[in-house]
Amino acid sequence: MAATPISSAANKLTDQSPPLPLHATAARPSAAILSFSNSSISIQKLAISATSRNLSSRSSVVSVLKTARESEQASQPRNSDPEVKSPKPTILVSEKLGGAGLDLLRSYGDVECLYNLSPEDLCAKIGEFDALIVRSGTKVTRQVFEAAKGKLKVVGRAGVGIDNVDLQAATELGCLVVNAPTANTIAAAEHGIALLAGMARNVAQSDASMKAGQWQRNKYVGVSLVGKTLAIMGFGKVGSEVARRAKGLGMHVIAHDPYAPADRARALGVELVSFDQALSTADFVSLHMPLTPTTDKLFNDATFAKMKKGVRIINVARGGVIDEDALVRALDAGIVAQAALDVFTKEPPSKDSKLVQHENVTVTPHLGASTKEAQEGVAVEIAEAVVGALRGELSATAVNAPMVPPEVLSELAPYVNLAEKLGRLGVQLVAGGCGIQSVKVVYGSSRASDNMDTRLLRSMIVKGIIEPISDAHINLVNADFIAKQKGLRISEEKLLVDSSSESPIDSIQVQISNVGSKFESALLDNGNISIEGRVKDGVPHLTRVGAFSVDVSLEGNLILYRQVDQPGMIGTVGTILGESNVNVSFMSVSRTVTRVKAIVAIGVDEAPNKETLKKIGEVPAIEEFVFLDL
Ligand SMILES: NC(=O)C1=CN([C@@H]2O[C@H](COP(=O)(O)OP(=O)(O)OC[C@H]3O[C@@H](n4cnc5c(N)ncnc54)[C@H](O)[C@@H]3O)[C@@H](O)[C@H]2O)C=CC1
Ligand SMILES: O=C(O)C(=O)COP(=O)(O)O
Repeated sequence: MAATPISSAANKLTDQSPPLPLHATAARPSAAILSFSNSSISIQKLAISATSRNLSSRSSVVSVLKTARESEQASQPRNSDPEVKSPKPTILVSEKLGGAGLDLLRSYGDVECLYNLSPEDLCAKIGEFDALIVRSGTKVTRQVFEAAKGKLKVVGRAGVGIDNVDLQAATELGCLVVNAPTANTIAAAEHGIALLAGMARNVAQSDASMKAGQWQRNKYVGVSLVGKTLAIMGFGKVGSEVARRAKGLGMHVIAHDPYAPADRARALGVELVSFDQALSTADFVSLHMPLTPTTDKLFNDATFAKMKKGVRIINVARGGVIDEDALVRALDAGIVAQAALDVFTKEPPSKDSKLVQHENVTVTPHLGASTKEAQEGVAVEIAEAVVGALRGELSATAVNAPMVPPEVLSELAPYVNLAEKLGRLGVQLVAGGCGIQSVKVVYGSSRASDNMDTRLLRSMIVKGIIEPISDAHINLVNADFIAKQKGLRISEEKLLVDSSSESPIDSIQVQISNVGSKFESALLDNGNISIEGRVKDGVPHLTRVGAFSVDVSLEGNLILYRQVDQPGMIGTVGTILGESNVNVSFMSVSRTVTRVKAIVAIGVDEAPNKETLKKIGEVPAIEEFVFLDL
């Protein structure tokens, strides 16, 4: 059933039920507010309670991710006593973390350390926590994110590899994932070198043999490293540090990494080569790429067959990049002479794993990052990232959200608020029953550079458009995903404007295409609903509705109407509002033709009741009006 908008004078309010923010008729509470395209989730039947709840929770979105304290407050009764502090964020640490990191976490939130939780126990507990901190031993699956029921705001991976976290699920459900990408680099590189040297000289095997009472000097003759070719597969942080150390051992180092900058390789005296070239020339192959769908079992029967007979392999990256059965075959066939492995497809591997038991294989139980120094560093690095995220700051180590440098963020902060308000306002101008499919955003800017990062602002516009009419919680993490899922296309354009302003953005215009409006004056000639805003003294302002200039701050509630331009109108409307004790906070009158037409915007502190809105709609000179909750 379509909503009957209050957009024309002929369409007067008749209903006595309480006012609804989005469509003041309220005669049919289950009526459509807005629907998206066929393929998208229909939101026509959304409960009004969700709608009004979302509209009334006016979060000031200076922080782009809803903070833990904010959401605790939202879910609890308001407390007017300023002495009563909001509860601390709750943080679950599911694997051992360095003390300094724990101290930092405890200074900000309530920390619970629960190690060795089963997947079921983790799902049962997770709904109590705002943040979860894991290492590689905890699988943060879709089930975990779903069990969190929106409470979990951030997952901190105390380390580099995030293959144990379902990033897609995290993104869909708006949960930020951060990692600690730098603090264990050296530890991992040193472990790689330890395995390389230990393997070449049979340290582990001869140690075991001696402890078993033997003295086998002939059996454990090793190979030298100097002059040998080492292929680094994945020339990132760890790979580069392994390369640097291997050069010091006199090895000839080559590397394969499709994304590595050539100058970094050159600076270390490392030659970047193709995958096949690396495999066919290396005496030693050391793996340092992440586990991704592309690298999954990248080292398999076919790739081992391309290697030099007698090659030696080191893996401190991820077990999954090797097809372990194929490696056993290659070891048995003598293609691979030896392997030194810190990581396994399944951790811990089964006790009777042929690979682990193979006499030419040296193993360690995922110890790459396990030095005292690295663990303290990682703990602090992840604690800082998680606390920052819980505070609502953008993280420098976000894995599933754009990293916005602090200086860019501080410049954009006032526009973040404006962008969300324009989205909220725009959606309320859409006529009931219309589906939004396409939104165009035009950023007016005096800066010539065209590399403005608009994702932050775009996300907030999406948040403003979608949140009031759905149960989705939208933040920087999931905005693009949810917009796509709902069939909402957002196009962006930058317009170079002549402005002396120092700020990165002069104005933001939001145009909603191919929909009717409940306030026809908001339509441009091309049929698009159009609203434009600017930031003035740090406060978001609405500066244009359709083709009409207005100037009202975007705070609280707004009544927009088109009237015949005649004397006494301000008094008439003011009296109606005054009679129901509604306080006017500001007013802006924009005349198009004197004594013919004017657009009026009135800001009110309280939401007028339905009766009051009805009276305004019945003023004969008012041709159309709309009440908007910002
Ligand atoms: N065993 C352990 O305890 C530790 C393991 N690691 C693992 O080591 C790996 C690397 O870590 P970082 O160097 O810190 O990461 P990084 O992101 O700095 O480097 C990874 C490099 O792999 C490259 N790469 C991606 N796909 C590739 C492909 N198909 N072929 C070749 N190169 C490819 C990337 O371009 C990047 O340069 C990660 O998987 C990480 O989880 C890291 C620390 C400790
Ligand atoms: O940082 C990484 O990627 C690691 O593999 C280290 O894992 P861990 O934290 O020791 O379980």
